Amino acid sequence: MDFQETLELAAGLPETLGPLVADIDGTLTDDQRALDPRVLPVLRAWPEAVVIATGKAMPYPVALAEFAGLEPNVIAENGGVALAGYDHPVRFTGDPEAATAVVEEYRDRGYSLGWGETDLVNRWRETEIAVSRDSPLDPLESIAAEHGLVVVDTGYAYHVKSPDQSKGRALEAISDDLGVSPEECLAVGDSTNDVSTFEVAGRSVAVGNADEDAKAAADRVTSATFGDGFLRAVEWFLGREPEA
Ligand SMILES: O=C(O)COP(=O)(O)O
Ligand SMILES: [Mg+2]
Repeated sequence: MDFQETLELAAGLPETLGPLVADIDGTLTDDQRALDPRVLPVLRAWPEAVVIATGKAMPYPVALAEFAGLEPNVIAENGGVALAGYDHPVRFTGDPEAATAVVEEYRDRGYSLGWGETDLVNRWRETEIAVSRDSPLDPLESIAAEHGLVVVDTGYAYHVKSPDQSKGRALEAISDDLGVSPEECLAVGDSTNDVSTFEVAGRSVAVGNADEDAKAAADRVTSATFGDGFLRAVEWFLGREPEA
């Protein structure tokens, strides 16, 4: 889909499509993790609430929302942190002390989080910790289990988090603040951390690059990948059959 077609798609969105819940990495990005600029006109023109739901720390989706011209409706840290707009509190779930203890023990055993000298991945995290996929997974999982936590592999990082922390639960938690019900929502994602969103949203699409968990949980899988897949998902929400 070229940029002109994206503008046409944005201009043709009906008023009553439903709120949108969009993942960032792998869904609004290209294969280099850069934001696909073609998604911006569609996000900005979306007629109802747009929720950016990510495993990243809160400043990332807040900045994305604001630079896209949207209110900051965000789910960050795989549901550990959630906010609906400017007039509601930030809601937290998770066990940050346990996540910190896991990291300390992981480091004591000689492993590193793998993000280099200046770790911007965890700098603003409040409920979970993310570890590079270049670092060893097995010891991370066993230490996490000792502390009652789980490790989720999004394809972009290992996230050490509480088992009851998920994007889907966070969506339920802020739905009153948003003034929407999760069943009205249209969700797009690419990874196992989007499965909980797909379970509570009314309709869900996994983009073509999605992992097997996300594909299995979604109502629909696009053959297009990354930002292209997101745009095709929007077409499907509009009732079009864009692809075979
Ligand atoms: O932070 C990650 O590992 C993945 O982020 P995402 O949920 O926006 O895809
Ligand atoms: Mg993703």
